[in-house]
Amino acid sequence: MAGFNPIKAPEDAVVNQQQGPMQILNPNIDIDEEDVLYHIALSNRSHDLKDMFQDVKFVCFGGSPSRMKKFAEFMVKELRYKLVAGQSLCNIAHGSDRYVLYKVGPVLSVSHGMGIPSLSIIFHEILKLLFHAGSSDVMFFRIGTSGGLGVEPGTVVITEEAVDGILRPYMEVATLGMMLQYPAVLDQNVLKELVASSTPDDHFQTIRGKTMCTYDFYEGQGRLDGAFCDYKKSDKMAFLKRIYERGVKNIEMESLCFAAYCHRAGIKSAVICVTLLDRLQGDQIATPHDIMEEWQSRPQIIVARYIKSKLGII
Ligand SMILES: O=P(O)(O)O[C@@H]1C[C@H](O)[C@@H](CO)O1
Ligand SMILES: O=c1cc[nH]c(=O)[nH]1
Repeated sequence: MAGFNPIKAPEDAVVNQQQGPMQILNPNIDIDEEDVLYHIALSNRSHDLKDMFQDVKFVCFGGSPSRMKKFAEFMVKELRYKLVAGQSLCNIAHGSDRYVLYKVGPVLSVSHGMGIPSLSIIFHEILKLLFHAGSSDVMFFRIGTSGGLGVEPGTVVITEEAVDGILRPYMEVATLGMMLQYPAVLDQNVLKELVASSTPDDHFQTIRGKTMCTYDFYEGQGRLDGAFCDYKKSDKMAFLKRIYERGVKNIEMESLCFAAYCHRAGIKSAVICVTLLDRLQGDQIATPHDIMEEWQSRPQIIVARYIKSKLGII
């Protein structure tokens, strides 16, 4: 493509993780001033963020509020915490109805909604939250769903590289009238550790691959079943086969921003998504609810295993 100059994510890319308390790259944020984290209804004045969040080491994001509540409940069991009888986990962001936020020891479970704009907002506010809290050595994970390409539905794909809808490995953000590009680099050591943590006893497959991140679920992902469609099935199939041949194993809507922002912030991260269907076979997601629920728990199992290994819990 003329003038196309991709920023290549090296195969051995390792994120230079921030050392010590979380820093943010914005000189306008003054710890002596009030900073309102509007979409999660917290502020560094109204809440003792150090007391509440300083011990956070792992932040797990996913689209749906109920999935992230279930993940928090799962972590209660995995980390062997005990809830007082009759008590349930508290959504710390209950003062806002935009996102949910649960804390289980060193683990935060956060919903991010659908698509890059929604993820971007909560990402900014979680980063500032951790900065005000003085948290250090924090890792981020996205545990999500996706459409697979040539893989059995229910397979877990761990992203080796996130690319946009035209296979570029960076996110473009229109800022002050300019188009800025941020490379979507993921730490390859974390990827390898996560892939290696899958065992033959797992009842599902875990693979690595490129993840395409689009700005739309329907036309952006080449679906034929949206409210609009100006292309033919043969065009869709040619597109999907082309990206499959370039190593794309799944398609979703947040990995590009997630990887780009984590890299920009110096935070080690990984994207782990289950596939809900094989897009080479169709577009509609019609799998029964109970099966879908079980599939959605699979990325959670991989991430919980990783967190437990880092915390020395067997
Ligand atoms: O984390 P989730 O399962 O929400 O991620 C994918 C990408 C979109 O947000 C959404 C589309 O159904 O699912
Ligand atoms: O096909 C799919 C399934 C889940 N999420 C997506 O973005 N696409």
